[in-house]
Amino acid sequence: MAEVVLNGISKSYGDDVALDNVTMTVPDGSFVVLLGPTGAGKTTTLRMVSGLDKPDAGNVMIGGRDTAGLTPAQRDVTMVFQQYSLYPHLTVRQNLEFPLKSPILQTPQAEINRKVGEVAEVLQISHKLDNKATALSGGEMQRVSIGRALVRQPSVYLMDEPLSSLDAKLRSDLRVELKNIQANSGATLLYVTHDQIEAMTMATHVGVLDNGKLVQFGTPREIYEDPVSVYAASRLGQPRINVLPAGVFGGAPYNAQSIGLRPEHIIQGEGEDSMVTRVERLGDQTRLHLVFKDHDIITVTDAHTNLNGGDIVKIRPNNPYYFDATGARVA
Ligand SMILES: Nc1ncnc2c1ncn2[C@@H]1O[C@H](COP(=O)(O)OP(=O)(O)OP(=O)(O)O)[C@@H](O)[C@H]1O
Repeated sequence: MAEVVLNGISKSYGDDVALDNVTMTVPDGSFVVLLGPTGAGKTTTLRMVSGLDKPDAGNVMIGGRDTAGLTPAQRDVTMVFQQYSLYPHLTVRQNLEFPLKSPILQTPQAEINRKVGEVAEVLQISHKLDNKATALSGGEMQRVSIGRALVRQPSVYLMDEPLSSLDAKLRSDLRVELKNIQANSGATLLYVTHDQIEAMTMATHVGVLDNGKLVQFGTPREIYEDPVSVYAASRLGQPRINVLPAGVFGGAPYNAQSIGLRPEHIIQGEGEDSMVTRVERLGDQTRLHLVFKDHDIITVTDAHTNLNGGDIVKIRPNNPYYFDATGARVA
């Protein structure tokens, strides 16, 4: 396994700046999740590491080796795409065996059988091993393509929203499995997702990309508890952080333009009146929708709450965040 270092990577497609001077270290054995909305540069980052595409400036080091000019195979990286890529005329077993059958690896058949069996079990596709790849559902095909990556032990796994096509139950099973595989094998993973639960549960580190710039890199807790900007703060947390004009509760720093309130920053039962517009019971969380001085706020409350729409609840902020006019955190 290996550390990956991106040094000042920039990449444009025509006038479109996909990456702007990104410097980031993916530590050996870490699970790094890249977060950001569509177009932030997440996939482009993976393509730079994989060697599928070349940076305009900067370099990528894998395991201390400059990768300039190296093919994806020479870099010893394995990539899993959002959309499955299988050999349709082969069975599931043959698809899974394929990466191990390379003449360079010379893997003994018994070892191939063991590895394929193990991966099929983890991905819950053992019963489909002899099916043609075309006779699978979309979610099954995606599991096989993840499996094709997992049978190998490359220096680095690169995964681009590999779970996004799966149903909720399978997604949560595979979150746990991928995390276990990474933790037990010491693999280095660079992983792209829109799904903040994946980021919070699997990542050892999160990189937040904004318009091709890496704006924060840290543990999921650091990004959640100590965001550098309103943009970074908005990437994690459900319900999303509430952003209101800074002075709405009084006591804001002079340079603050907005106040950011996560549910834990809102004390209920003290302070000023707000009105309940809706109580939303999600099972694992009960959300309270409030209107405070014409501003909507969503927070969480006790599962056994007796509150209803139209009720009045007092609220006050407790250690909120403040951001300046550019969105940068000032307190
Ligand atoms: N092959 C390409 N040709 C032209 N423009 C591209 C190409 N690849 C990426 N871009 C542009 O570069 C920017 C970053 O794209 P990228 O795919 O890295 O974003 P992303 O964060 O992965 O988004 P998504 O979540 O939608 O996959 C976008 O503006 C995109 O339109």
